[in-house]
Order: sequence, then C-alpha cells, then structure tokens
Amino acid sequence: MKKYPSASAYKNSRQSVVTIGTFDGVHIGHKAILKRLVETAKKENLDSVVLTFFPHPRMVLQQNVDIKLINTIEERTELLENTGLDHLVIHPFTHAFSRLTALEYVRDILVNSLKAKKIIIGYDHRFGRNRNADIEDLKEFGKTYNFEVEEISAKEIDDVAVSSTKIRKALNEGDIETANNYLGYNFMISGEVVKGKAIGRTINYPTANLKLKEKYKLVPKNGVYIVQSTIEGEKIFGITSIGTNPTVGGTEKTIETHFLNFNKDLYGKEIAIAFLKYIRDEETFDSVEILKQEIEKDETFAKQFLEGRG
Ligand SMILES: Cc1cc2nc3c(=O)[nH]c(=O)nc-3n(C[C@H](O)[C@H](O)[C@H](O)COP(=O)(O)O)c2cc1C
Ligand SMILES: Nc1ncnc2c1ncn2[C@@H]1O[C@H](COP(=O)(O)OP(=O)(O)O)[C@@H](O)[C@H]1O
Repeated sequence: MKKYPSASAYKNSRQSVVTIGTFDGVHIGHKAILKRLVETAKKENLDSVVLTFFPHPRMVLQQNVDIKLINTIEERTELLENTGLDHLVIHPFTHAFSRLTALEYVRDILVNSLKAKKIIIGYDHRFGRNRNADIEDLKEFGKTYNFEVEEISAKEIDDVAVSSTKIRKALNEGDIETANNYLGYNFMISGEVVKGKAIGRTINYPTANLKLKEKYKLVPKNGVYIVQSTIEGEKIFGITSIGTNPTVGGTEKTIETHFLNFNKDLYGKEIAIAFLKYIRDEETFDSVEILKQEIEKDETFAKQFLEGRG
C-alpha cells in the first residue's frame, strides 16, 4: 500500500487554518467546507491545510471490514488538490496513531506540525484515542494552545443534505443521476484493460475488461450503463456491463465496456470510465443470439440518450 509522509513532515512557515476529515467523494458538501477554508485563509493571511487520513480509519481498526469507498486515494488527492488549498496532508492512519490521546494529537499534529491558528470542523467531529474527545474539548485545547475553533453546525450540514453515505447508497442502487448530482462530477472508475474470454468480438461487441487497482473502490450495482471515457485525448462514449455474464456461464464479476464507433487494441492500457446513466439490470438470456439483440437495444438507447444531451 502506498505510503504518505506523516503530518510532522510538513513544516509550514506560516500559521494555518485547518479542516480535518475523510472527505470520501469530495462531494458538493465537502466543497462548501473547502471553499470556506480557502476563503478564510486568504482573509486572515493563513495557509489553508486539509488533514485527511489514509488508509481509511475503519480499514485499520476493524479487521476484515468490507468497506467500499467512492474514491481511491489517488482520486481523492486530485479532487482535493483542485480546490485551491495550500497544503494537503495525508497522514498515515496506523494503530499507533489511533492510540494517541486527544492532547497528544492536538499538541503534536495540529499545533506543532500544522501550526493551526484556526480549525474549521463539523459539530459532531470526534478525535483522539477511542474517539473520546469532541468539539467542546477541542475548544478547551484552543485556549491552551491559542487556536480558534469554527464550528459547522448541524443545520448547515443538514441544509446541504449530501453525505458520502447517501452517495454510496445511490451507487449501490444504480442511481447514477443522484450520485452524480451529489458529487458535482461524474462518478468514475479506472484500471487496466485485461483479457477476457474473447467472446465479445464474436458477437460484434468487443468489450474492454477493466481490472481495478484497489479492492476498496466501490463499483455500482450490477447492470448496464452509459459511460464516457477519454482515450488518447479523444472523448468517447460506451456501454458498460457490470456483472457475472450469466448468459455465457460466467461466475466472476467483470466490468466491461463496449466503446461506440471505436476499433482499437486497448489491452494493457489504463483507462477511466465516467458513469452517465443506468440502462437496465443484468439478465440471463436464453442464448448468446438474444444477448446480442439486447446489447443492440442498449446501444440504440445509449445513442438516443447521448444525442438528446446535444
Ligand atoms: C452493453 C452490454 C450489456 C450486457 N448485458 C449482459 C446481460 O444482461 N447478461 C449477460 O449475461 N451478459 C451481458 N453482457 C456481457 C456479455 O456476456 C459479455 O460482454 C460477453 O460475454 C463478452 O465477454 P468477454 O469480454 O469475456 O469476451 C453485456 C455486455 C455489454 C457490452
Ligand atoms: N469498440 C471497442 N470497445 C471495446 N474494446 C474494443 C473495441 N474495439 C476493439 N477493442 C479491443 O477488443 C478487446 C475486447 O475484445 P473481446 O473479444 O471482448 O475480448 P476480451 O474477452 O479479451 O475482452 C478490447 O480489450 C480492445 O483491446
């Protein structure tokens, strides 16, 4: 697993305003907080710092937990860096780190390493060993260590009505439109194109089979979707099937995309597909011939949808 430098490696010359969180998805609710962070930093002549953790705390603390995340750490990094912040600190979440007391964490990480002058944080944020300190404790520490705490209230969070949990639920139900609206961008997955059973080309629907890099990446519910990709700088569209391919006796889950009006070798290439729309559930058809007819219908549907978008 990729290693990131710890917070102590960051030596800010200036004092900072810090916000802390997992930020899975970097959705429109997160963006509102990040905008506030960046604006506060400018106004108060501070550096803006986001402190996030990797791996996800639940992956470390609960063994064998089957957690799926909206973003890989690479995606999360890119999304966060695009918000205009000064420093992104991806602190390694280890057992040792989880055992720091609230005082040690505040003193060593927030104050000494990140030079926090202000901390912008949700009303329900908890921290320190066993998560036993809360925002009131943080305000008390602020008196000792001379930083201010700016609380994001329950009402402010409720008004946005977006959460990573809601987005994961929408993706698990195939509700791409809701997920994309909450994210503020199109949900995507990426990976290397690998060999499949080579049946696709025999029915005139070759499909690029994606191998995910991270087992923690959330994959939308099994079914057929309209997707968009960029290959060698060119924007192309496709129809993606997620599932076990029961019609051809498959048992393993695959993610395969037939790109429209495209005919190139993709084996070994890294590609990303962004999900635009759900078409239908995966089905077991009586023959490969019927499967082919159904895929033709999916293709027609996708083309009409894409034309309709202009
Ligand atoms: C748009 C699309 C829809 C598909 N829908 C189904 C389906 O409903 N049921 C199914 O068993 N397989 C479905 N497939 C998967 C095909 O079974 C699979 O692409 C074919 O077996 C080729 O596999 P290969 O890449 O291993 O050669 C679909 C594939 C595409 C591209
Ligand atoms: N329009 C296209 N969409 C997807 N893959 C294509 C397309 N045209 C050519 N290919 C190539 O064909 C391969 C898929 O062919 P297929 O017969 O389904 O084999 P496999 O079972 O190995 O995926 C892709 O990995 C890619 O290299």
